Amino acid sequence: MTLAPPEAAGPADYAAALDAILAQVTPILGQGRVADYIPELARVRPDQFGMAIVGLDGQVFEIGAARQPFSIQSISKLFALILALTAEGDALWTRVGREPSGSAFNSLVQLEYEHGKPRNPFINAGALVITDILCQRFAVPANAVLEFLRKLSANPGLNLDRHMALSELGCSDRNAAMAHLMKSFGNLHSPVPAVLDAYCGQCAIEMSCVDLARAMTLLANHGCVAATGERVLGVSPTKRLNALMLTCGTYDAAGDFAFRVGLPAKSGVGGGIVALIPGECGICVWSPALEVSGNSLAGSLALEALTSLTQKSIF
Ligand SMILES: NC(=O)CC[C@H](N)C(=O)O
Repeated sequence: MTLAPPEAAGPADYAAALDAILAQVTPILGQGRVADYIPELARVRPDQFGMAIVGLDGQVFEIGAARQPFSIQSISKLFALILALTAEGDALWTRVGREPSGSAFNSLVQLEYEHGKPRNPFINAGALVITDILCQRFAVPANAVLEFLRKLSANPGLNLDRHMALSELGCSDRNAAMAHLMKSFGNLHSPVPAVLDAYCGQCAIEMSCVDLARAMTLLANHGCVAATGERVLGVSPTKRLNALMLTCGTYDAAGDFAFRVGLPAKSGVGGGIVALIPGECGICVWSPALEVSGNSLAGSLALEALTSLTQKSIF
C-alpha cells in the first residue's frame, strides 16, 4: 500500500491508512497480556482489534471491530476530569498535580512522599481525587460521567457494565489504600467506599472505537462539540488537557509514546487508546492485549503507524 505524501495530497487519506495499519498490526495481535488483575477483564479475548477516526465534519473512518463496545477503564479519567473542570475550574489544581509520575499508574509510593497530592489526574490516585470532586457535585457520579459520554458520543444507548464494576470493586484494595492515604492527608472529602464505587462505575462504562473517536472530537475542536458547536470547555483548558494527555496520558510510557506517536492520547487497561489531531479529528483504537506499562500493544503500534503514514502529528 502506498500513500501519497500529505503535502501533495492535502487532507490525509484515512481510509487507506486504516487498511495499511490493519495489515501492519495483524501479525502481532494477541501479543502482550490482557489486564488480569480485574477478573472480568481477564476474560476478554486478547487478539481483537478495531480503530476509528471521526472528522470534525462527522465523517467516520473505521476498520476491524470498531463498533464493538469495550470497557473504557482509565479513558474515563479524561472525561471525569473534563466534568470536574467544568464544575470546579482551576481550583482543582490545588489538589492534583500536572507532572508525569514516572511510575506505574497504580503506584502508592509517591503519594506518601508528596503528602497525598497525586502527580496528575491520569494515574489512579489523581483520578480518585477527581472522582471525589464529582461525588461532592453529583448524586450518582458514575451516571454523570455516563450521561456526559452519551452526549459527546451522540449515542444515548451507552451503558455501564455492572458486573465489571463489581468485579473491580471486589479487588480494589490498592485503590482503597491510595484513597485512605489521601484522606489521611485531607485530600479526599467523601467517604472512601463512595469514591471507590463511583470510580469503578465510571471505569466500567462500555463504548466502541466509533463512540470514543466521536467523543474525542470535543478536544480536537478546541472544546466545542463538533456536531452542535456547543462549548463544553474553554480554548485554554482544552489546550492544557491536550498537553496533559501528551505528557501523562499513557502512564510511564508517555515519553516514548510522544516520541513514537506525537499525539495527545489517553489509554485504559481495557485496551483502548483515545487520541486526537487538533483541528482535524478524534481517534480511538482498541486491542485488549497490553504492554508492560498497561497500554494496548497493538493500539500503540497502530497510532504510531497512523502518524507515520499520514505524516500528521502535533509536531
Ligand atoms: N489504567 C487503567 O485503565 C486502570 C483502571 C482500573 N480501573 C484501575 O483502577 O486499576
